[in-house]
This record gives sequence, C-alpha cells and structure tokens, in this order.
Amino acid sequence: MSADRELVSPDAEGDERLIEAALRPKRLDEFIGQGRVREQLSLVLQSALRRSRPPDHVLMSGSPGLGKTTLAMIVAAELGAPLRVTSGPALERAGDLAAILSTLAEGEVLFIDEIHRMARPAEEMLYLAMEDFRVDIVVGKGPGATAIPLDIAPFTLVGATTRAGLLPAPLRDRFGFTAHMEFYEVAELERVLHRSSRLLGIGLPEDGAHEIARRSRGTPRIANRLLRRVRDFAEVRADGVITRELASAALDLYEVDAEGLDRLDRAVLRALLGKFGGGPVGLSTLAVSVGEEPETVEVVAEPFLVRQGLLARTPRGRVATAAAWVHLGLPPPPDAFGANPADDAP
Ligand SMILES: Nc1ncnc2c1ncn2[C@@H]1O[C@H](COP(=O)(O)OP(=O)(O)OP(=O)(O)O)[C@@H](O)[C@H]1O
Repeated sequence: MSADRELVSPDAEGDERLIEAALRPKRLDEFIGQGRVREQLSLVLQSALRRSRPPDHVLMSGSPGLGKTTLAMIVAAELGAPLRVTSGPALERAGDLAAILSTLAEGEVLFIDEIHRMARPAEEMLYLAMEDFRVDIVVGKGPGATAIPLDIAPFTLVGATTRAGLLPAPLRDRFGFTAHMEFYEVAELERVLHRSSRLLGIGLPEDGAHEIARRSRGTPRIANRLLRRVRDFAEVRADGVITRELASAALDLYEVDAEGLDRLDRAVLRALLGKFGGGPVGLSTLAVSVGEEPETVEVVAEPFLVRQGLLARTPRGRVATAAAWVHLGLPPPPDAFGANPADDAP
C-alpha cells in the first residue's frame, strides 16, 4: 500500500498499533454504535454464561477498521475467558492450526482474523474442530497414512472477514451467529472521537469533532487517526484548539475531502468517469487503471463509495452514479446511473 494511503487507510503500523490498542473499548457497554450487533451478541453471550457453556461460534464481517478485532476481544472479556489470536494467512498448513487447537484451554476464545485467507487443509481441520471439538492428526504419508483423532477442549471461534462472500459455505454454516458490521453514522463517530480525545488528553470542541467525524469514511479507526493528525496541525499551525475551520483546513491538507473520500476513492471515481465514461467497467480493469490490486479497490474503496451512493455494482460492471459526477464537479450525462428513477427498480 503506498505511503499516501496511510493517513486514511484503515491499516495501522508500529506506534499506531499501540495507540489503537489503548483506544479499544474493553467491554460491550463501552462499544459505540453497531446497536443491532451489540444487542444480538449480548444475548448470545448472556445465554452462554447462564448455561455455563461456551457460546456458538461467531463470524464478524465488514470493512477494515469497523471494530471486528475489538469485538473479538470484548467477547473474551465478557465471558471472562482467555483469548488466542491468529490470522488466516498464518495458518498455511493443517499443522499450524492443530498446534493451536490442541493447546486451547476449556472455554478459550480463538480469534482468526482474515479467516477467508486460511489455507484449504487448515480450513478442513477447522470444520471438525468447530463441530465435534476434535481434530484428526494425520501420521505418515501416502497409502499408509493414518488419522489419529484427538479431542480438544470446547472453545469458541470468532472469525473475522472483510469478504464474507469468499468463505466456503461449509465454513460459513458452522458459525452459529454472524455479525454484519456496518459503517458508522456521523453522530456515532463523534462519540468515538470524544472518547478517544478524553483518553489521549486532546481538547475537542463539538464542531471540530463533527468535522472530523463526517470525513472519517464511517470508520472508527480512521476517525481516531484523523483526530491525531488534526491535533498535530492545531498544535503546530494554531493555538491547539480544534475548531471546525481548523479541522477542515487540516483535512484538506491531508487530502481528505468534504465527504471523507481519500486519494484512492477519488482516483477510482476519476478513472471511472474520465477513462470509462462512467462505466460499466470490470473491477480488474478499473484497478489496473488506478495502479492498485483489485482486492484493495474492492475491499477498501468500493464499499464506502457504494455506501455514499457514488458507485454501483451492476451485473455488467462498476458504474458511477449521477452523484459521482456531481462530486467531482462534472455535469452528469442524462443517462447517468441514478439520474433516472428506473435505476432504483429492483
Ligand atoms: N465501536 C467502537 N467504539 C469505539 N472505538 C472503536 C469502535 N470500533 C472500533 N474502534 C476503534 O477503531 C480501531 C480499529 O478497530 P479494530 O481493530 O477492532 O477494527 P477491525 O474491524 O478489526 O479492523 P481490521 O479488519 O483492519 O483488523 C480500534 O483501535 C478501536 O479503538
């Protein structure tokens, strides 16, 4: 990912990770927004606690930075259970997963981030572990290979994915509960910002919080990061007070536009309008034209552009809406998507 994506990219590195960890809500009642998910999860957890049984396995899907890791940690904290953390790409061989599963304590929460990127043999081992709390350890090779069954402690799997559609059905079906994480409303992000500013000792007036919140792409991780950049700007260029005007000037400098679109978002829209006349165009062609991987465009940029009503995914390809033309200061063509009420028909 290029350096200029760092500011609004939901990925974080180094010190940023430490600050992120410090800002994570620790319990469900501190977790802001996602009302439906919170209520559903709370029921699942309370009922498990009453029955003194580990709850069903939980799958969380949603864009990067919406709080999936935070919620996984909260699941363990609410259950008073230990948490083991790994990720799909780290589970290349079945043995990698077997080593973890066979050492889980009873009731432990196993969090697998990016679960859609797990290798196939590990995935197959996970099916049995999730359903029967058992793994088959294969000893030997070829026709003489034998599977030795090994019981494992009952545990709860929490899987997180940015691409639920890529999970094979047998895996998806083994989760008792799926939490669909949505982008946050501006008012919710304002609460996230006020909480973070208290924890970081940053003075944040209401109007400054509002300006940062509305440019945060509906994502708490981005809100927290923009807060720190605006704080830097306020301290160096002004008297430290984050007013609306100051937040707006700082975010302009960092190339986050009034709707929260960053450079990649705008590059995607510009390519769609400038090179493909508004589309339809296939994802790979669009990604090549902005010099990014198709997955980055699909996972990082598109969900937000779709949510903002600027881009539509149609069976024929990606299409810019009339609002996208307006956003880039261009007159929409009469046949632009969304300019005609028939586009909304099912
Ligand atoms: N509901 C929330 N309330 C307050 N802060 C939140 C909330 N959700 C996320 N955050 C903040 O956003 C940051 C990113 O959250 P988290 O790492 O859980 O996202 P994620 O969905 O797991 O991202 P990724 O998919 O990239 O791993 C955390 O540091 C946390 O402080």
